[in-house]
Amino acid sequence: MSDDRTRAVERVKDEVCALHAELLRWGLVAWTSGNVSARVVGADGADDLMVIKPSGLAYSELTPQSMVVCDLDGKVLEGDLSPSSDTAAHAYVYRHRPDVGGVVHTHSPYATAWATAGEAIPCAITAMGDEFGDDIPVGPFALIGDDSIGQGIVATLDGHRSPAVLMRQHGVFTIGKDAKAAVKAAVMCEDVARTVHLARQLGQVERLQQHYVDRLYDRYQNVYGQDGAAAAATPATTSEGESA
Ligand SMILES: O=C(CO)[C@@H](O)[C@@H](O)COP(=O)(O)O
Repeated sequence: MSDDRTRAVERVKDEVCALHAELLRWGLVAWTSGNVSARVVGADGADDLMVIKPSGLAYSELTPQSMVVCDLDGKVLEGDLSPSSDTAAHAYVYRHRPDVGGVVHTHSPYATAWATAGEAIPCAITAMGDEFGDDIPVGPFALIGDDSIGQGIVATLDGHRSPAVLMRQHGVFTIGKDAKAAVKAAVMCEDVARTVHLARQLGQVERLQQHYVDRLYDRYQNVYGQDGAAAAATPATTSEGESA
């Protein structure tokens, strides 16, 4: 492995290990459940790799050195520990979704309750329009350990704006351009799952009209926050450099 590749893998190990602490911090996992992985993009024609959590280790025991490096068929290339039991699922997503840089799995309680009921979370609040741009869909029940879960994730999210899928009677899988984005999606998925559940205890919950959802999603994805605000504040200029 080239020195650059080695440095990239070590950096991603640090990132993936640190992101597991976020699953605990936001109450998304219990005991050893849940896992985070990230893609390491191959350079100069090298194949992409993935870094994933070792299976069954307590979160308090996770270190960057304990992270496992696999190829995108799930074969272990580096690491002394067995990779997550969801390695096949994560690898399948990376093979079939080249745009995805990070995958997260949780058993967060409210979202997993919706998954257990087999019901999509309706896009009923602005925060769902912002982050998901639609309902959060339900994927099929699938056993662990082969491509079944990965197939369910990819098929359910195909053509869908949501970065989260509720795998029926199992839990949450999220994707992102990188592992941090996938963790954010998992945090927001649990947040909105709880809010919409509570709203339904108070009365009728209506889905937002799609044109509002589209506008919320566009604002949040393209304008919200510092980068977006800076871009919005920068007057557009014509090709001649004049203010548009
Ligand atoms: O739900 C499952 C498998 O999908 C759990 O076993 C999973 O959350 C944790 O497994 P790992 O410790 O990552 O092997």
